[in-house]
Amino acid sequence: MEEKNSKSKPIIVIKYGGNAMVSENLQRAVLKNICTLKSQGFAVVIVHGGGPFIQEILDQVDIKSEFIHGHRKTTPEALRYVEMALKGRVNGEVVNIINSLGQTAVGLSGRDGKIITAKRYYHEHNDNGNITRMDLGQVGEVSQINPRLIYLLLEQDYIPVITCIAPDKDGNSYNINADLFAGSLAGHLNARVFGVLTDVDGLMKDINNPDSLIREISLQNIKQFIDEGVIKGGMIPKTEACRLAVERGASRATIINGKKPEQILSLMDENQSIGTTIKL
Ligand SMILES: Nc1ncnc2c1ncn2[C@@H]1O[C@H](COP(=O)(O)OP(=O)(O)O)[C@@H](O)[C@H]1O
Ligand SMILES: CC(=O)N[C@@H](CCC(=O)OP(=O)(O)O)C(=O)O
Repeated sequence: MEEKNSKSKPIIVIKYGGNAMVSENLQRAVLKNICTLKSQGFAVVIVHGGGPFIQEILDQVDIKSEFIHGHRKTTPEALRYVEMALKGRVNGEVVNIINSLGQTAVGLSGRDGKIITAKRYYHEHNDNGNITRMDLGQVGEVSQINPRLIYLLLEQDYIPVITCIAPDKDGNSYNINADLFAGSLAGHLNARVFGVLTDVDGLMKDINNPDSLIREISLQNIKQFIDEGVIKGGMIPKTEACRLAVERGASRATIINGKKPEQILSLMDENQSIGTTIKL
């Protein structure tokens, strides 16, 4: 069945981040165009984040959180609220909107059907040859993927909508950066396209100059841009996610502007002139 589905319909994995969810109108416009891709005959999988919604709930309960290289340090107590925001709120909203637009979505996290098994993530920092290992609490990384449930759902024409939370093999839950969760999955599913929605038009040589948008870039050049400081902050996990996707089996990764929902419609077009495309 897995083979049949992956052969019959090209898979597109879309990373839908919190910045492209800033208003209900924008959410509907984004999801409407994702539904259009589905009705054009593509098998669509959505992995979502929801950073601003997590921040809102943590502020309400007065829990401080800090980001270390794109990962939110997460205590066991904070994790309960992260899950409330992501699975309790965002996931349900995304599923509701898709259903109201005429497609049928199924809301999941990594634990459903054992899709994702996580392991604890440690941030390693190299300071002149001295490697320090930072423990970020309940932050995880993808360790194993079991795509059976996703293939079953795609086969039956559903849109799986997956929250970036997953347990380790002993059942301890982890908060996983949504870009990295989505990139790992896109690679494993041999996605035709890994589409990453963010709040800028793509990778730029100079963030303050939209004309410096890079249309296509190799993994080699990405590494160089990170070393040179051209790629910074939240763009680092995003490009890392694109690397994971294309190295593990996706045909290409394209970073587009989720605040310009019309760009989604060009994602599957090989000759598209939107965003930044990353290939092996
Ligand atoms: N070279 C670059 N090109 C484009 N954006 C960059 C670059 N380096 C860093 N950025 C920053 O990365 C941000 C996107 O990452 P992030 O804020 O984490 O997005 P999201 O919330 O969509 O996951 C952009 O808004 C931009 O400020
Ligand atoms: C470990 C870690 O950083 N997890 C992220 C998960 C959500 C996310 O990635 O959301 P966006 O895609 O909207 O940024 C977090 O807690 O913010």
